[in-house]
Amino acid sequence: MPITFNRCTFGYRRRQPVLRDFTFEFPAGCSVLLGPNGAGKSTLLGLAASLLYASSGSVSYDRIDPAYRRERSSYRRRVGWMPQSIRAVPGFTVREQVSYSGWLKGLSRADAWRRSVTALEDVNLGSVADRRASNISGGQLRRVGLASALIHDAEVILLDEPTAGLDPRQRETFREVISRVSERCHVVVSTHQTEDLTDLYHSVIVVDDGTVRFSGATARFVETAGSIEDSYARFVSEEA
Ligand SMILES: Nc1ncnc2c1ncn2[C@@H]1O[C@H](COP(=O)(O)OP(=O)(O)OP(=O)(O)O)[C@@H](O)[C@H]1O
Repeated sequence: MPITFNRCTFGYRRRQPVLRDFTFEFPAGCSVLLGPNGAGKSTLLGLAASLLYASSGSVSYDRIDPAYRRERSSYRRRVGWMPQSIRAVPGFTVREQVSYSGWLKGLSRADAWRRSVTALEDVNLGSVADRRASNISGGQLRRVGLASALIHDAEVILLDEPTAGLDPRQRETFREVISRVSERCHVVVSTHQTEDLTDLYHSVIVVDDGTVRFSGATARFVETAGSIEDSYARFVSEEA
């Protein structure tokens, strides 16, 4: 794929840098990004999604650097992002919300409307396309967020804690959708849930304190200490 961080330094206003001279490449395929609270997962995804910009160094995908305004829309078309919290747009149906998000990202109204059908089918929401977005479940609303990230046929999808707060059944549905989506694009998912990593993710990335503590194949990660939890504990200073 991959999205590359080249000697990036980034800090929030008047705060210590979260990343300092950070160099890393997201693995190809379906990866999970683990780390305790405040480790820098959302910041990494925000930089990778071109919502945040490094004060020095660069982030790029296929040599496109979104810090240059003229490259930004092309970058955002190819790299989709789903935020932690998805809100229903008042008065919109599910299809209108997904289509609106495509329009906001530069698709024509007609194209966004047309593509919203496939994007909703991709996330198993075809049957609720005409329902009000405010009348669907929290798990379904997350999938509306994923459909909105997919509407561009992005090559990379970045998902920030997509299953946080969902019940086990909704989590399983979301995992099935991610598994399907990952057959056609690279996926990076940040999560606190360390269970069942092996079925879905080819690679594990562990960050703590703005540093990558581990990046490699899921099987190699698990072998570190024999189980996901123990391996995780080897790489971070505290439990997530
Ligand atoms: N908008 C912000 N303004 C100031 N500091 C921030 C902001 N967002 C995050 N931080 C700080 O940056 C650091 C990294 O936070 P980040 O949200 O990237 O971590 P995280 O691993 O995603 O944590 P969590 O799992 O709790 O979401 C933390 O110290 C956090 O307090």
